[in-house]
Amino acid sequence: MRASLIQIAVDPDESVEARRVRAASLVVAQRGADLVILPELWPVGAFAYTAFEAEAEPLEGPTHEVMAKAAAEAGVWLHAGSFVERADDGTLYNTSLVFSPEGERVAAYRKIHRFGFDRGEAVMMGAGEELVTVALPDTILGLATCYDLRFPEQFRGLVDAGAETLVVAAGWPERRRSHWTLLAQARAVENQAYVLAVGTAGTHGDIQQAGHSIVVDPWGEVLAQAGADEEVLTVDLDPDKVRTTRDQFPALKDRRLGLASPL
Ligand SMILES: O=C(O)CCC(=O)C(=O)O
Repeated sequence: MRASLIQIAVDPDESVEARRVRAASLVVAQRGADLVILPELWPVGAFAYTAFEAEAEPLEGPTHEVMAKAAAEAGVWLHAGSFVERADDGTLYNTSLVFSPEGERVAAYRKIHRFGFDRGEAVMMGAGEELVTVALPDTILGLATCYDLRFPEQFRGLVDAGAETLVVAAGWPERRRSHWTLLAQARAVENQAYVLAVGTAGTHGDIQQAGHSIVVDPWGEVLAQAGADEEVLTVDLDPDKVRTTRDQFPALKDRRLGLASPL
């Protein structure tokens, strides 16, 4: 299974419309891959809080339209990263979309853990309430967004729901790049799952982005890692490796659920 992670640069000098067109052409250029993934809030920028209201879109708005077409044109499963969704009741969400190779939306995931403590996304957006998995022909994806990476119980919940490949769409700051790499490997090791974590390049909202998108196998080995700039990271995965790792080192079976805190 070939996965391409598009670490797109988010630069305030480029309009959202221009970036949508560019992101779509980057997706189409990945024809031949099985799965293509974009990062968190790439249309507006994860830290461009002041633009969230103005750039919010309905679920089936411009980002949905452009990405559905790009998935169909490329003939790939597309995790289209996330955008600022305005729900019917006016609440904003950090929402990721997944499309089939025919361009049908098969999933929408609203970020569960909002970042910013007492500012930014944490106060401007609503929190997602549902774990989301997506069955592909060769693997089951479990979806997460950026700050979610710090919450292992979300990933355990996804694994309990069948996830074998954990996808993290992010806009992670350079300042905490060491956490990004460490946590991506930790989530892979503890869940015996692939982790495909894609961030953005560039600087937005005055926050320099880490880039360094990363692919980790179910044994915790880093299969590939990007640099800081815009880049497409393409990796071949063996979906059977999740099953063999879990069979040969069956640590997940030794959980003491009665003692651990519930989800
Ligand atoms: O947890 C972190 O250090 C970064 C999280 C973040 O930037 C986000 O969720 O947007």
